[in-house]
Amino acid sequence: MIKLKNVSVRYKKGEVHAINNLSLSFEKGEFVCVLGKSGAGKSTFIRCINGIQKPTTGEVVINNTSLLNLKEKELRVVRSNIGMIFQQNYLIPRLTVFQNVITGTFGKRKAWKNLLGVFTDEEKERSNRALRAVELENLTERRVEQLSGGQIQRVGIARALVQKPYVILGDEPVASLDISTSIKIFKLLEKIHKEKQIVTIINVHDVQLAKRFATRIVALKNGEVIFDGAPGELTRDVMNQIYDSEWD
Ligand SMILES: Nc1ncnc2c1ncn2[C@@H]1O[C@H](COP(=O)(O)OP(=O)(O)OP(=O)(O)O)[C@@H](O)[C@H]1O
Repeated sequence: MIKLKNVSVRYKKGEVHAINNLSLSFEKGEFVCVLGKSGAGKSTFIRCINGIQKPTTGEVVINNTSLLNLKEKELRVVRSNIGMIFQQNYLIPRLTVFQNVITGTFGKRKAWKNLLGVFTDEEKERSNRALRAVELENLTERRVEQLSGGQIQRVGIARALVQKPYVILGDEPVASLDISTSIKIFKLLEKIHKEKQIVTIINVHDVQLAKRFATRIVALKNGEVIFDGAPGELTRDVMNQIYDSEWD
């Protein structure tokens, strides 16, 4: 479903090797957590998958479509099927929960319809369904600026769900949340993943969260894969390699 073939990303005219010759495949049914120290290349890796970051060399293939040489318009079509959840979800604070969530339909609509804010009944119902899935149906008219951090992340997830994605990518989606809220968000992502068989790939700092929820863990170090396996295979030795012996 998702293939990275010898993908490398260099920043600053080649000075910074953010990721190095990564070759990985991800299939339907996988819930992948990506671990690694700060600067290991996790965000760059996630951004390559949805085409925000173009590889310096190598190729990303999604559902048999190579992102190489796609025009921006074609890339938008690919991206419209990929739900992104960030630490900052770039929601519009003064708009309501519902108004933010329905923007998840934008990628698959004509630009003029987005400008006019004309939505079909199906799009409205899809947004309401997504809001029920994240248990925000009672807050649909609340402005996003009046929500807690956990509620904001749930709005971000609902907006991603409205896209009817086959992939959900998360770049540190729980980094700013306390542990019990983080667990709730991960439980929600796990439930959605299981119900809809969405390939889910999430960067996370918290190793315990990764071990609890992932079906597969990929660890990066200096832009290279140093572990790729089941959570149960993540031994103390491996952890020490990932985190330079700072793990206890
Ligand atoms: N736009 C950029 N220009 C130059 N260097 C960059 C850029 N973005 C990232 N880097 C560098 O590339 C490397 C990988 O960065 P990346 O953000 O992918 O790591 P990360 O594992 O996500 O880190 P963190 O956990 O701190 O978010 C780092 O050395 C970083 O400083």
